[in-house]
Amino acid sequence: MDTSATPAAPRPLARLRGLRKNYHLGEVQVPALRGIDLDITAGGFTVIAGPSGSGKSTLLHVLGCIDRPDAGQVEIDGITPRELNDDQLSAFRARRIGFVFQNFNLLPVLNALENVEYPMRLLERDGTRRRQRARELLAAVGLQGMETRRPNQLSGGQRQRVAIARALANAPGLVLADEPTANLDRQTGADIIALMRRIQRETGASFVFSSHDPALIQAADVLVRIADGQIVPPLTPPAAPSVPTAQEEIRHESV
Ligand SMILES: Nc1ncnc2c1ncn2[C@@H]1O[C@H](COP(=O)(O)OP(=O)(O)OP(=O)(O)O)[C@@H](O)[C@H]1O
Repeated sequence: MDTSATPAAPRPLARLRGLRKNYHLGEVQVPALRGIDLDITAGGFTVIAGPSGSGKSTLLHVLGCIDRPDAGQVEIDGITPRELNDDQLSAFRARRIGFVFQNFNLLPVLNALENVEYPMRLLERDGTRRRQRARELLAAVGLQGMETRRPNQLSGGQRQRVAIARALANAPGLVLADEPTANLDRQTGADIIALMRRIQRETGASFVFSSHDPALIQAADVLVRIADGQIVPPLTPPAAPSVPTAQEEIRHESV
């Protein structure tokens, strides 16, 4: 008798189940997430696309443990953030998750090197090692020689590069970016996408973006469409298209 077990499917890096989230505007409830089930594969480049107000940022904030859902479960790397106290949650976030924000969110009084070093303060006591890693990260994003510049002495694309280096500071397994190209011109946005693609391949981290930038959507391994706080199932491709549509050119599509 064959007693060998069927090999289990690889566990996703993150599992989101039944996520619901409402905001409250006085008496009015604004539903932002209305039952999201989503697996984030380890090592992929996932883009969450959808119109303005569809819930992309809320979903990223819940996935990144910046915000808690009203209902549903989040599991990241086998950890259930809901079960952690505030200190444990801060440490978990610092170690496992890097964030890149649309508006860069750099600290204006710190220079580029200090901004990248900042998230390491919680986890790495040795200042020399911190500075060395920050220098290496800035070089990796093409900012060698700009270590002492403050954010207001850098262009938008350079600020976003500092933000990417900062997100990678603690070598997280999950990097989240909320519309990272939204405030950049087309060429700078394309450079930033290429940079993040390269870093994703080199580090093996899972990158998850929210965006409605077609260039970023084209770069996705996995495209998740969201509308009105719900995942939109993928379209069934037509039988024999004469011209490929943008939808079909996406290599894999989730859910
Ligand atoms: N702090 C808030 N208070 C009240 N309503 C909010 C708040 N944040 C978001 N919302 C609402 O929740 C819904 C989802 O918003 P969310 O920002 O997640 O969407 P989004 O897809 O990221 O939009 P955008 O692309 O414009 O950033 C929208 O209806 C929005 O108006």
